[in-house]
Amino acid sequence: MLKVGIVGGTGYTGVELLRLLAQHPQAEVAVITSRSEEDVRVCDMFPNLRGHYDQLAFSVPDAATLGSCDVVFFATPHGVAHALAGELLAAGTRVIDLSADFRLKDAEEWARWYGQPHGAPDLLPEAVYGLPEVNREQIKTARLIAVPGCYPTATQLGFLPLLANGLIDPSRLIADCKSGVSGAGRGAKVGSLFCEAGESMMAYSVKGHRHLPEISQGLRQMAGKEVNLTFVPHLTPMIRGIHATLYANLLDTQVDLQALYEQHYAQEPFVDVMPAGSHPETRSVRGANVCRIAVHRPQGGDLVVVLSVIDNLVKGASGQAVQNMNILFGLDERMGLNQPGLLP
Ligand SMILES: NC(=O)C1=CN([C@@H]2O[C@H](COP(=O)(O)OP(=O)(O)OC[C@H]3O[C@@H](n4cnc5c(N)ncnc54)[C@H](OP(=O)(O)O)[C@@H]3O)[C@@H](O)[C@H]2O)C=CC1
Ligand SMILES: CC(=O)N[C@@H](CCC(=O)OP(=O)(O)O)C(=O)O
Repeated sequence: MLKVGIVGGTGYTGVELLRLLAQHPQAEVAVITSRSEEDVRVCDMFPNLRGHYDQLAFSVPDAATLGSCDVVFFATPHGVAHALAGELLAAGTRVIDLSADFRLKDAEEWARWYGQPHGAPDLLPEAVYGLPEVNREQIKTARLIAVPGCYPTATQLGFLPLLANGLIDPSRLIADCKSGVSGAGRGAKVGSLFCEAGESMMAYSVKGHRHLPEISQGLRQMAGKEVNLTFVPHLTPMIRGIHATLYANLLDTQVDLQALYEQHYAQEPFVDVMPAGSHPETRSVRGANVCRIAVHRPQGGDLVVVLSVIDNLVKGASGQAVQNMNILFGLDERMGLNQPGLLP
């Protein structure tokens, strides 16, 4: 049984980790931290967890306690894992970070996008980007895993078969992405209020979003060359979900795109290529660790449109984190992650 610690247990990704791990046969949450809810029982704070974790209470983050765990998940704002990861790794604890602290390979680029100096540049060389569909082998032997962001997961999985096979022009890629409001976290913000976001939709960060360098880094690795991506995120009035509509120009218009996607993802337990002509819905992946993808050629010309949907809190965060844990500890990758999506 793996002894698990979670830093940031009162946030949306933290409680999603708790929900998923409650059904995991090989993992037991031993430590869960919160600075604001010390000594409160998890099941008293989150009624959906009543009957689970009845003896588990929040404690303030402490490296010595966390260092007694086999693996610690960071479900915290950027910068927190920088401060603690080194000490935990030295104690022999594996670290799976859901924040962006170790996603970018270049510390200076990270500092530019995140507005603060990188707090642990010495750890960057060993950090593995935890997108199993690309880096499964490296994940198996990692000590420190950077779980991809939500927009980056949907976008990279959508473009992967095309870029890996050199089938699209990498100099003109477009990702038009929509997110549910839980993507902004549980902290109080005016933009997340029901009256602001509940019945409205808006694009944001068109000039540049911090996921742009992360997605570009991943797409560059797939293509083996420079890429040029236009990425426009939108906030939409749903609680969970990412819908990515991806556009690119085909270099080869003879290829059977449906067969390409089906073959590329045939062995992937958490990528579902939909039948030709499909329009995947975010509600079909709600609560599930799945990315559903459909590929279209609208006018039969050289434009390809890929539709990719995930639950931002599951395949876009906590589910993918548990998937990484399973791979890292040699468990069945699907363990604890077999939930279907919720309809309606
Ligand atoms: N929401 C999403 O869809 C996704 C989020 N992520 C990333 O995952 C991370 C967590 O996101 P999310 O769950 O939405 O965030 P929330 O704002 O909902 O929760 C943040 C958690 O971190 C704790 N925390 C805050 N500051 C500190 C600190 N200095 N030290 C220790 N703990 C702290 C908070 O608890 P307390 O204040 O009580 O200590 C809280 O439990 C973020 O980096 C986010 O960008 C990644 C993919 C998707
Ligand atoms: C709707 C919303 O605000 N989304 C967040 C991204 C989601 C997230 O948490 O970002 P990471 O995956 O990098 O951690 C944003 O735009 O900053």
